Amino acid sequence: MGTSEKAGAVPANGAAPIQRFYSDRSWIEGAAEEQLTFVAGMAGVSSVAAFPDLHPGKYGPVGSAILADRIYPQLIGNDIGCGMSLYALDLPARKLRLDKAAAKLRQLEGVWTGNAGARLAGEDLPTDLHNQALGTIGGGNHFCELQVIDEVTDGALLEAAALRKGDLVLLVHSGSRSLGTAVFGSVLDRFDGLDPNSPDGKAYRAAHDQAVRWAALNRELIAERAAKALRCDLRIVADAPHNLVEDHAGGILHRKGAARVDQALVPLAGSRDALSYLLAPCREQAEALASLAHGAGRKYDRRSMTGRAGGTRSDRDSLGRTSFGGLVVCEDRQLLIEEAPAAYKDPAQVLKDLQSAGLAAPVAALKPLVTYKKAVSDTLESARQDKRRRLWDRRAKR
Ligand SMILES: Nc1nc2c(ncn2[C@@H]2O[C@H](COP(=O)(O)O)[C@@H](O)[C@H]2O)c(=O)[nH]1
Ligand SMILES: [Mn+2]
Repeated sequence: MGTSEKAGAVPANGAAPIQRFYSDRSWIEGAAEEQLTFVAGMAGVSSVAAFPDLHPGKYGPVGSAILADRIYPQLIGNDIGCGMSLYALDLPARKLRLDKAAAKLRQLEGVWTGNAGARLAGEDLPTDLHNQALGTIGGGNHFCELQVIDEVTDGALLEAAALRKGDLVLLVHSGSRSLGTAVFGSVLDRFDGLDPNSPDGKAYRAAHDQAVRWAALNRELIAERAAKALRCDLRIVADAPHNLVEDHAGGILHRKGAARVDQALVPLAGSRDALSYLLAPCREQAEALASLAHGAGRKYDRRSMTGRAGGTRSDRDSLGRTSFGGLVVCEDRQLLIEEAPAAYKDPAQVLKDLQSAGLAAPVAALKPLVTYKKAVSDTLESARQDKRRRLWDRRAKR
């Protein structure tokens, strides 16, 4: 693993070598392998690393890191700067009532009303940069999850992070929202890539880097909103972006769903009904391009989840609960189905593969207690807005 265990690690056709850090036990779709081969053959690509969460993406394989001599904006797509942040909460687990916590986390719904200008300025960002979306999670598989530290594998490392079994933590997965979409929109057709030293390359990179900082601030604000709702303090443990370009020895590194490993602990997300993990990255291996898997990775795409989940009444009823006894805050039935736990691979297998490849060691398992997804569906929200408008009109006519 991590070398040429699978055919094609060093292709004969001049394409870049692909280092695969997964075993036969990982569920890897043929389409993802095809995308890997395609990406390795792209002009200027010199190295590709693929992790066990690998699955097909819109423009390339998610769960991979790609080194090239130019910037390929398509490999990053809309959600520039997307990542996972883990926060420790000073909330005693014994006092937690899940139903109450779920109700409080609903406060993440709607816009954030804090001082956006001041927070943006603090990150050296323009004070009006997409501030309407700041502090919001967004749709898809973005989430804010209250978790409890379950099984501990490396007590010393956990203690070094001032954490212990039974502590409550918050895992936040979000990115740059409408800002990333706008930045990507300006380079949509640049399939040949951008010379990093050209005016277009520099302009993309400047806007991209702003989106990366915006996304990190966004995760921080989401965590602050959640902690305020839960009436507790919070402390950052780790922030690992997984969707961005950055300078790397030998070129431009594209993280396409590949976590950065420049800190002691890195979160690996599971699903709303599976354990997530806290990992300790091992000594860096050059072929892994300073990256790790960022999650379990999709097993089934969104469209094919209709029919696989929520088919029966009891199945639909169970979408809001987990086998751990946890709760899911999300009124968007379709999103609940598309993001059902069955849509994802087994995070424990992802962890095993990373361990056998010598890339990371487990520190602790994190059990989901309350998962907040985009709470209100767009249709539900617009129906509510219509109702409010009608009430307003009626009152105005009186
Ligand atoms: N703990 C949770 N993990 C989740 C949930 N929904 C998805 N996921 C995991 O996150 C990654 C994110 O993938 P990305 O490619 O969109 O960045 C995904 O692979 C899943 O493993 C959840 O509700 N809770
Ligand atoms: Mn992401």
